[in-house]
Amino acid sequence: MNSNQNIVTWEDLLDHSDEKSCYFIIDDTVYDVTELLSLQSNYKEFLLKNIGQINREEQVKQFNESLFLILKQQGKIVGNIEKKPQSEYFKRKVRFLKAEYQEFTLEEVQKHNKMQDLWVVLDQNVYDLTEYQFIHPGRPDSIHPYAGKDATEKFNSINKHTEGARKFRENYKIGILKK
Ligand code: HEM
Repeated sequence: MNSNQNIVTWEDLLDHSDEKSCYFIIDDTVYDVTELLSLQSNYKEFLLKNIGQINREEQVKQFNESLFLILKQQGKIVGNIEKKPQSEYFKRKVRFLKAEYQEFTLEEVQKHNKMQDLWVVLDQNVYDLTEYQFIHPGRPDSIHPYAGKDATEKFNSINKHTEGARKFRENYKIGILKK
């Protein structure tokens, strides 16, 4: 192993999860694949699709043996990924970055109707506001009555929900409402 013992945290990884700067994990080794992304566009989709997670050697080999060899032999190693599990915040951010959303039925959303587990529907999308409720500038109790419900009408009726607030809410999107 020529790893330099540098520990990369999941939080660090968030700053290196797009084409401008991209880290990719194989087993516990973190590679900087930014250059590879720009040089080898045929690997781009695979690399970006698998950011923010631990990829196993076998998976990468299976996708493309030469990509695996390039990384193993010439890859720029940044360090090792920390051993801690990913935070909910991290998982949400990565889903957002990958625009990877699950579909949920309204019945499923309705189960998440507690302060400790609080989802809402806004404009046909599903948001996990469990953490956000406590930093919501409009106070947590404005959100509580809508836990597990479609809050679109109320949300849209509030003038203070500006374009900025609408953009910001995307950080909490976890899925799309199943029709
Ligand atoms: C991620 C989603 C959300 C974001 C980013 C967001 C953001 C904001 C912001 C920026 C304000 C303005 C605070 C101020 O300037 O005083 C606000 C106020 C408010 N929000 Fe939200 N909000 C979200 C979800 C919700 C939901 C789901 C509800 C309830 C259905 C809600 C109800 C309110 C209320 C009642 C106010 C107070 C309005 C007032 O002070 O007159 N918000 N929210």
